[in-house]
Amino acid sequence: MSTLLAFEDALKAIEDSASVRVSNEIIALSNATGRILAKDIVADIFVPPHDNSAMDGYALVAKDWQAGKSFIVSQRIPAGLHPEPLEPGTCARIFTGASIPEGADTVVMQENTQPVNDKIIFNQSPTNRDNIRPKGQDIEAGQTVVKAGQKITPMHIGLLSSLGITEVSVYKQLRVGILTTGDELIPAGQSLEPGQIFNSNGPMLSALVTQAGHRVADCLHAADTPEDTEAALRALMASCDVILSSGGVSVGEEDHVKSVLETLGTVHLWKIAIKPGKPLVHATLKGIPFIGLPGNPSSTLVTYHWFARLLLSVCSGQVADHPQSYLVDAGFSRTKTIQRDEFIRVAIGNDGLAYAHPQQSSGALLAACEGQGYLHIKAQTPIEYGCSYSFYPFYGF
Ligand SMILES: Nc1nc2c(c(=O)[nH]1)N[C@H]1C(S)=C(S)[C@@H](COP(=O)(O)OP(=O)(O)OC[C@H]3O[C@@H](n4cnc5c(N)ncnc54)[C@H](O)[C@@H]3O)O[C@H]1N2
Ligand code: MOO
Repeated sequence: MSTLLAFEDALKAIEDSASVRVSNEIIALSNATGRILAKDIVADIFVPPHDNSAMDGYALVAKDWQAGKSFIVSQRIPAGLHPEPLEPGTCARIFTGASIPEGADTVVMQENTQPVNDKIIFNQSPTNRDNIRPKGQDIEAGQTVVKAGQKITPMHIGLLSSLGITEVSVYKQLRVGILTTGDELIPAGQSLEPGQIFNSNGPMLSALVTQAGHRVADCLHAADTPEDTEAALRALMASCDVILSSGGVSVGEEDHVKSVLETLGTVHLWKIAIKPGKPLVHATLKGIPFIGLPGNPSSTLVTYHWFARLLLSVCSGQVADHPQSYLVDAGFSRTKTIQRDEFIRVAIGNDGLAYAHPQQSSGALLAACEGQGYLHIKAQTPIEYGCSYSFYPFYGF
């Protein structure tokens, strides 16, 4: 057990080893959701470009107000119109989003006014700058609004559109190769013979990689032989920026991934003090980053979420993307401790407590589908009912 690398040390080693593996391209902003920005975006205009009204009402000079005094309406300013300067002693009819006329310093919403003949009386003394959204309230010209390495969200699409931007420089999508290993595996759609199981890690990894915004360049399967494993890895090395595999990384004589990696490249780390997912292997194959995920489906999921996802994000140009956690109280207890950090698949009950799925086997995937996230229990830590532990929701991965 002492030869296992600590969870945080493994995370840091993998993050530190990674660098951007893709070049840039310019694409339409409308197609950029989920892509990684390659260059900082600096605003060249103010948003909003002018002081403008937050209400439908009247613009005036606050200090002109007197109880009962009526004001001539000297102009009408709908949004989109460039107004004349305010005539002294008058008010201007104004609408939400319309530019404040030069000279006016406040807007009174129409509900607080009274029309008298063709004039307007303001019920209360207005306050200077009330209901005025100042020029540059959202963004100032010269401000860096989005930094390189940011994954573009629909909110960024809106923000960049408010600057008039139609194209962005992004990193090309990372081409990810996926290798599954195991003689017992057949693809879904075929009939199972005794001893066989369906390959679930291949489709799951493809879905995880795609969900993260990368491109699955190739998905291969190798039998449990060194020759087949090496041939598949060589094929993926020819067409991919990063390679992930599942299975064949443990110690049995049917596990060939690690020994093949040693002939094709350099193994950096093997075996981490986590449960599930202990025998993860990290290597570089002629400059291509590689992570071998353990084959048990929940081990594949957990190690993808924590390690492969981080590696892929850095290689794709994204700033290292660590999942968010918050503290949640356990709805169960366990006195037995283990010497590995554990990622228990839990559901959050209506009482707000985290409940462990009863089936935590690394071979079982239902717990992840029926749960909402991981409770991270550090090595040698008992679980006490009502005590707080870090909870990582699946949606954060
Ligand atoms: N003597 C020891 N045996 C094992 C150890 C150990 O320390 N000493 N570690 C165990 C742990 S922990 C894990 S995790 C597994 C990891 O093994 P491998 O990565 O070598 O994976 P395989 O042996 O190839 O497969 C494990 C398990 O997962 C199933 N599997 C594999 N690939 C897929 C797939 N694509 N789709 C669905 N299921 C898959 C496979 O059939 C096995 O049941 O090693 C333990 N053993
Ligand atoms: O690491 Mo294994 O995933 O404990 O079964």
